[in-house]
Amino acid sequence: MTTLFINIKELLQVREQTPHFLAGDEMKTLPVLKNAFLRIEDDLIKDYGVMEDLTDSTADVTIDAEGKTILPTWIDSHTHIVYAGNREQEFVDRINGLSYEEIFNRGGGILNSAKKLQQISESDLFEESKKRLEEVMLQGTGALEIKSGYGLTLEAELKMLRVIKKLKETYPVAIKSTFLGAHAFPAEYKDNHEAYIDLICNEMIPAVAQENLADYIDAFLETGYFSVAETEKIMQTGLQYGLRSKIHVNQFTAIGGIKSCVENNALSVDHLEVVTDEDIEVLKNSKTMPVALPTCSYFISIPYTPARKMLNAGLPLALASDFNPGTTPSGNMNFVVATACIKMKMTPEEAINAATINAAYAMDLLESYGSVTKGKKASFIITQPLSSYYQIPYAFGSNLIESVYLNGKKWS
Ligand SMILES: N=CN[C@@H](CCC(=O)O)C(=O)O
Ligand SMILES: [Zn+2]
Repeated sequence: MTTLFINIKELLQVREQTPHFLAGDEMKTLPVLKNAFLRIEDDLIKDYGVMEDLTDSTADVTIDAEGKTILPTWIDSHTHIVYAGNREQEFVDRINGLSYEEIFNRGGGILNSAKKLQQISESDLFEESKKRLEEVMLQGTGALEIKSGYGLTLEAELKMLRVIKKLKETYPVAIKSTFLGAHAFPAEYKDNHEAYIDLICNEMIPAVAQENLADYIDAFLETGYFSVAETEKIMQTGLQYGLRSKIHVNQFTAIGGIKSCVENNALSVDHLEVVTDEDIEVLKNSKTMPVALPTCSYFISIPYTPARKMLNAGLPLALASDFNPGTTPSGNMNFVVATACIKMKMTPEEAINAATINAAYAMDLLESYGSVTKGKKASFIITQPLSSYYQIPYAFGSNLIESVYLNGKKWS
């Protein structure tokens, strides 16, 4: 089945060849075709060009996109959308003056979510999680990574990962799964970290690999959570089982974690609200993608990733939502892109590149997602009529999406 979209006001992120990823000044350019057409066949992009070059207008269906913008769906390379219940009480506690750290030290935070997750059935967890997935699909997300990490026991971690697998089998989005057993130390291991690291490395990772439930491995490398040495052990054990790492690091403190992640060939380092000059140096010329999560900074009022400093130093940057019950109860990538522009001073071009091309790199999906390229998946957003794509971050509170196509089919 062939569908032809004609008279597209702006067709964004059009690339004959996909770059490896975009870094520094390369991120300033967003290739745009004005007054364009786009032809898709089944689930793939077949052709595109400017209207005056459209010689063959045969198609099973033709859709007039006059005044509208078409862009690839967002790629959200860092989420925790599989969780139970919510943490709205902690939200109010923070308004009343408690910090994220104080809430965690009182047994809240990740351990609060773990308690709820351990109690919920797998089918109820699927039902709760699928609502969030359907919501972000309507908001234009066409591929996402989902982490475990609220189980913190072998059984509960496997429950989360099986739910992720079922979501993957049920919906027309690309999903990558990450094992995050090292999200926090359960209370019973508070004074015996070594035993929990052993449990992760000797029992959890082998069991996850045995059922083929994860693509990547993660840890919360942070003061008060997992040390550099503990995270290294987890990254290295993961590699033995074919799991490359994507690590939570430098959210609150810089303790040498980024260097260790780069040395252990991490695919991405995520959060980076605190970034030192040394961190920037080690990321230069590495294959590790830095990932910023600006709506986490927004929600819990912590510094934003210093994007300008990083881009000016020639680094690449990806953007993701971090959708989770504690620090970012939203997976709206339109708002992520807007927040990156408004608060991190990224230009619209840089932010869109960061949420498409570079985000696809951060979850090994560049071959099939992230740009309008022949042979890639026909997953894209059609906007309402816009004066220009600048509206996407500018009108940050408006829903500008008219429809979303996922793998060649109209989803909404
Ligand atoms: N910082 C670590 N993990 C999650 C949030 C965990 C939570 O509070 O539930 C994050 O990326 O922000
Ligand atoms: Zn996270």
